[in-house]
Amino acid sequence: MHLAHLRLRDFRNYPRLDVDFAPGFQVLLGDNAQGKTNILEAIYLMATLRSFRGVGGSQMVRHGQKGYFVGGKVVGQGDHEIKMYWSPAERKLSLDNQPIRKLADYFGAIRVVIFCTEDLQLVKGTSRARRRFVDLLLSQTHPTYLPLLQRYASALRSRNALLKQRVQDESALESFTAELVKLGNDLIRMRHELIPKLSPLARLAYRRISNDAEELRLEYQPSVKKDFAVELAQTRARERTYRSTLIGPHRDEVQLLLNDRSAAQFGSEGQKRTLAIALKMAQAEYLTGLHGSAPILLIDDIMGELDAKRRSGLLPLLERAHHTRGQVFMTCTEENWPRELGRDLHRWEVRSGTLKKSSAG
Ligand SMILES: Nc1ncnc2c1ncn2[C@@H]1O[C@H](COP(=O)(O)OP(=O)(O)OP(=O)(O)O)[C@@H](O)[C@H]1O
Repeated sequence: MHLAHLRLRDFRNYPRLDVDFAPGFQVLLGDNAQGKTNILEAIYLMATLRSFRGVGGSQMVRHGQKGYFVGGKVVGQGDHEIKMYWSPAERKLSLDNQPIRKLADYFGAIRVVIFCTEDLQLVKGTSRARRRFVDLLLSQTHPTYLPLLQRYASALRSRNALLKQRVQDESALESFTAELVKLGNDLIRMRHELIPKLSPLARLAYRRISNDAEELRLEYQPSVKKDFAVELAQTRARERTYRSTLIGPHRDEVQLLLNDRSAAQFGSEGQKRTLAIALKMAQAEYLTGLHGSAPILLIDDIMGELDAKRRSGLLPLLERAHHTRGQVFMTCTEENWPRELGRDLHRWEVRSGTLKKSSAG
């Protein structure tokens, strides 16, 4: 799978951009604050409908403009044309010129994995960061997952709103409880299935890039132990005190363990960094195994941060993406781009919101 064309209008510091990309390595070179990461953000946005920087739409609209447009042509098992427009008043998303009504029809048109400094939050951050990681991966692989998650979130919001009322409407509460349990059980089941498949891939990736012999393991710790309906009923007294739903998939945890000890609590800074990259490598491997083609890899600024061992551990993944006619976008400054990747790459010069093929490529 590769992105053959990218079109931006009033996105971040790009007034307009139309650029064709070949498969293979795309190295985006430029000084700080020129717009390298903004390109990765636009590609990630097409794939996930979110910014990996965790910001909303308005921040991505070029200063002083009404809305942004991001579009692209993806060449994979089938060719796809994606168009998205966002303004505070209007959102449009189309795939092959058909407006998207159900997100399940959209996800999978373009699959990406991003490697960025924010990944460290997967290890250091709260359980929410890890749930998001798992949710994204399940959305990328199961068309039904995201709509299910959205319905669960909506049932949860309604239920919490009811719990906050002074006089509680018991029959409404009962119907949202039933809805929550039904949807929640499906989410739990899908998460249960995923983690044992992901864990060995992450262990292997960790081994490849780490200097130590620690064993990485991922363990799914659902907040519901056995029976969601029964356990939810058991929390009713506490729910009255806290006025919110205290158990369910929204409280799940994915423990990251090094030699059976919590990496967040006992891992060194270096181990945490390695672990974050290993999780992303596992995501890429999982997607490749399932779909038979590599996702587009977006690598933001991390190559310069890695020592030689970890860089060389990551290289096979990049090379495989390259050889299977996948695509890698990598942002670098002139000083830190990974020359060991060889001559077979496309160099782009990024300068204040413009992209130019570099002749030295
Ligand atoms: N909404 C916006 N409208 C216009 N310009 C913006 C907007 N948001 C960010 N920018 C500009 O985009 C530039 C930052 O781009 P980007 O984050 O892609 O930098 P970069 O080239 O990756 O740099 P670094 O190497 O420092 O990460 C800055 O000049 C910033 O002012």
